[in-house]
Amino acid sequence: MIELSDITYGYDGSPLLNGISLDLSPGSFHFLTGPSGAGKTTLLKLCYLDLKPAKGTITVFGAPSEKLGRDAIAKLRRRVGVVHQDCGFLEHLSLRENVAMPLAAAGQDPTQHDAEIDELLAWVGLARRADALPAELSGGEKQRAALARALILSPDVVLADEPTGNVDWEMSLRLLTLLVELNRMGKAILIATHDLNLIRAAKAQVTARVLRLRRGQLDVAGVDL
Ligand SMILES: Nc1ncnc2c1ncn2[C@@H]1O[C@H](COP(=O)(O)OP(=O)(O)OP(=O)(O)O)[C@@H](O)[C@H]1O
Repeated sequence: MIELSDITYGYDGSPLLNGISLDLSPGSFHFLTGPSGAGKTTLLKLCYLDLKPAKGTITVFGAPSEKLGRDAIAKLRRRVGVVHQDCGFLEHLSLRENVAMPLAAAGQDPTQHDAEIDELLAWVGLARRADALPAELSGGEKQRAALARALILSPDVVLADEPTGNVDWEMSLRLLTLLVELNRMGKAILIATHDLNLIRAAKAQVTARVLRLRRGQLDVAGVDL
């Protein structure tokens, strides 16, 4: 679904990622680890075509990125759900309205999707918080809301950047359960995380590949992590 082939990228000309290849096939489950600043968020941004590689090819749902114009990229991005590190909510909108945002951005009328929004909020355990503002949500509620928003367009791929960054262990496991459930539906999952316990917990439930980004290179991490 998303394939990176020999990608090189750097900000302001200084090299950050060097010859990265990665294949997010249907039903795959990947973890991306690595030291702070190694380029995990940058790699995620390349996966959803928010950044263009300096070298190499990114193929998204069969389409090589260098041949895609802005409209085509916007269309393909709807098939990729992204859970951003900071959640990225609009603070003046309710949880329900934030979750509905991608619908409007995709040219759909959110009022026609009330049932789907309700179903998603119930699935992440936030049915009763639908009218709350982001500032009124706990860290774990925010993360689950961000997951709901990433799923509203029924994406084939879910990219999550530190989805358990600010939550306790119980909530981390709850989020993991949701992501594993999505994976069992056939969605490709990529999670950037520092949380090795989360990776261990996931490996007890799914076949997950653990990749480590270091000094611009991507390697398969050892079994001991
Ligand atoms: N827009 C930008 N312009 C210039 N440099 C940037 C930009 N975004 C990130 N960087 C730099 O690129 C490097 C990699 O950043 P990135 O956020 O991808 O790392 P990361 O592995 O996700 O880090 P963390 O684990 O701390 O979230 C860092 O040194 C960062 O300062």
